[in-house]
Amino acid sequence: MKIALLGNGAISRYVQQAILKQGLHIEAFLLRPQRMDEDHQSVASDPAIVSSVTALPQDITHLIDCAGHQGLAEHGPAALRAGLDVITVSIGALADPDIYDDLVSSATQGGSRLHLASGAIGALDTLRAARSGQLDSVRYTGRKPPQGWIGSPAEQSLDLQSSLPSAQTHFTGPARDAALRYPKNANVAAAVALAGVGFDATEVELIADPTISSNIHEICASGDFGSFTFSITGNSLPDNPRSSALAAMSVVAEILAINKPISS
Ligand SMILES: NC(=O)C1=CN([C@@H]2O[C@H](COP(=O)(O)OP(=O)(O)OC[C@H]3O[C@@H](n4cnc5c(N)ncnc54)[C@H](O)[C@@H]3O)[C@@H](O)[C@H]2O)C=CC1
Ligand SMILES: O=C([O-])CC(=O)C(=O)O
Repeated sequence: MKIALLGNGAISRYVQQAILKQGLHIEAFLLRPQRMDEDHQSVASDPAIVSSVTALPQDITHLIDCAGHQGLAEHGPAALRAGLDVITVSIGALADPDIYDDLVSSATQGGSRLHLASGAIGALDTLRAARSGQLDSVRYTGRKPPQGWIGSPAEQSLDLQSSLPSAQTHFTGPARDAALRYPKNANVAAAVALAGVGFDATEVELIADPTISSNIHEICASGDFGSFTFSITGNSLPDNPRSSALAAMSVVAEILAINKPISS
């Protein structure tokens, strides 16, 4: 297994530390050309620094996307067509039908696979099993402290810099709209949608809550299987209050799962 990392932000840096501790090496970084100077600091020893899939060392087998929607859309298809397996945390990018189709056809062409890390949420296995029966409704609520929504469309309706008097909903609608409008904040909505009833039937509510200091994600689902409610209170990464540590941990788990003879 020869690993290249796409992006060198908060999730990528967590992943680097964790997989190096497991004895795995990072052979290369795929970075934006304009960020290669400032982004190249890493804990990996002497990795190749490139800005396109074609410039990656020939023996790379896996591209790990920790860069967000644009990075996946830009480099995911080329990597898959070249036969690299891709692990991504940028699940919301798949809400765009053109990107989705491009990823599917590229993987088919390259004989490769796109692996979706579970991200900041759990219970996706429950949804996947439940949808083989009739899954009637899936509702996802994402709640973060106000600073976790900075840089998102929440800024258009809420003053996130001053103290909000109470929890404020700034989005309700289908998962597709949430994922496309909040590329840095609603990847969980997309993961829930893909595991369950799809982008258009999954109902989403996004809330800025001044009374909390963690990222709280909740799924309520019902169907032939019965019903369940899943809630997680996730610590954010020290480098980025928008992103939960579990999202980075889920990328590490996907990487470590690749070489295991038994998948659990
Ligand atoms: N599935 C999930 O539960 C979660 C998914 N995410 C996704 O992960 C992404 C990354 O999160 P963080 O590391 O916290 O963000 P960050 O902002 O700390 O890091 C992003 C990194 O990606 C790089 N980048 C951006 N566009 C790029 C491109 N086109 N090509 C190459 N590199 C590019 C940036 O320069 C930066 O190094 C988020 O934008 C979000 O879409 C984040 C949290 C949870
Ligand atoms: O990290 C989180 O808590 C969730 C997140 O940003 C996303 O869904 O994109």
